[in-house]
Amino acid sequence: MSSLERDNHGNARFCGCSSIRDFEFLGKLGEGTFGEVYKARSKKDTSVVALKRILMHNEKDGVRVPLYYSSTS
Ligand SMILES: Nc1ncnc2c1ncn2[C@@H]1O[C@H](COP(=O)(O)OP(=O)(O)OP(=O)(O)O)[C@@H](O)[C@H]1O
Repeated sequence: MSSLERDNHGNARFCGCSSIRDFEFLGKLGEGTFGEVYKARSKKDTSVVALKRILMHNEKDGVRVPLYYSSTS
């Protein structure tokens, strides 16, 4: 389970989440209403996952773009 914590500078950080740098992109799987889905391999354990790049059109929503989440592929 991920959680939101603060670093020493007070910046919000999700714990339990992987960095996008931990994945090797293998190609685009498809596109949906809210974004694009890519096949990727974890550099940590070589598992293959689907990463969705959610396209946020309004940064005032408080989330930086792009935002990824993963599921096993
Ligand atoms: N786990 C997955 N494994 C393989 N392909 C996937 C996976 N998840 C999504 N895809 C591909 O990416 C496409 C887009 O998926 P996404 O979940 O973004 O949208 P959707 O469910 O098709 O539609 P909507 O965004 O309207 O809900 C899918 O149609 C599928 O081709």
